[in-house]
Amino acid sequence: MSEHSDTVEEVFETVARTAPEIRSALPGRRAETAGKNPSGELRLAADDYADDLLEERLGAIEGVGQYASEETKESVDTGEGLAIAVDPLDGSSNLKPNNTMGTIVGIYNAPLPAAGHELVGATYVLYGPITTMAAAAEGEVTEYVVTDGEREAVREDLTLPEDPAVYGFGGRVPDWTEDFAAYVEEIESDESLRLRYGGSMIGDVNQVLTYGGIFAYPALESAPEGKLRLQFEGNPVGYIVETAGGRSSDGEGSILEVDPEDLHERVPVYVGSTDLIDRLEGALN
Ligand SMILES: O=P(O)(O)OC[C@H]1O[C@](O)(COP(=O)(O)O)[C@@H](O)[C@@H]1O
Ligand SMILES: [Mg+2]
Ligand SMILES: [Mg+2]
Repeated sequence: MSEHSDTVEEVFETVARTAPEIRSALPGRRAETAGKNPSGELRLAADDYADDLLEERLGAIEGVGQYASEETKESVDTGEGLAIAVDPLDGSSNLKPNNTMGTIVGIYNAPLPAAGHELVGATYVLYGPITTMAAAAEGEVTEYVVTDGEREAVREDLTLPEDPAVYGFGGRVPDWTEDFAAYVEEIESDESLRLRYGGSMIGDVNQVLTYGGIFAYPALESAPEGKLRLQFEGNPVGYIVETAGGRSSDGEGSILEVDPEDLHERVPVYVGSTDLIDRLEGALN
């Protein structure tokens, strides 16, 4: 048990309690709102709703001192304690076609923007056929089914399976770098691996956590930093996958070692089974 265990647990409890309200608010909030988020992307009413709810609930926790979200430019001071970075709705473009989406929460023991090795906990909710939650803290990943805001642990000390089975890569194929495209060809020729790409990071990462494999939103020719945000997506997911015995990379080394300058900076994201990430880094360098 660390000195932050109680606060981390309370964050997980609060996220689970809030998940059903986010999910039940989705049907009426598929429209785009005015304005764009700090990354220049269109915001849905559902993004704003989830962000407001999570800021209010997580910011009110004793022991939480800072709240930041991918939807708002500046972080909010909420007293003393841990810093929370949130992607309130991940995969919002999947709302229209009714595909999976998620909520991502990173809990840092340092002021934001912070490096991923400052994380003391991270979780994501997956709004799939079932609402589930993967939560990492104290060196362990637990998967919960969330029913009426209550968590029920269904997989404890979750680790990636020995033999990888799935892969999913974002970005437009013509925009991939030559080295990454060569790596993808190698992966595609491996008969033990199946393509699983759903356009929602959490849906795709949960496939990797379940079956083993690799998810990437790579560095692109047009965007060398890729698309995903370090604080709100790369770090929390990298922490969860590394805690489950896998690896994360920004193409050179663990995402958790990236020293951030800006709260909304992007990072190439490669996460999954250790061997596949090791081989990826070999291919890119
Ligand atoms: O549409 P693309 O370029 O494949 O990008 C998909 C990626 O964008 C995202 O939707 C970005 O996340 P947000 O929806 O939170 O902005 C990821 O979930 C997903 O991996
Ligand atoms: Mg996202
Ligand atoms: Mg989002």
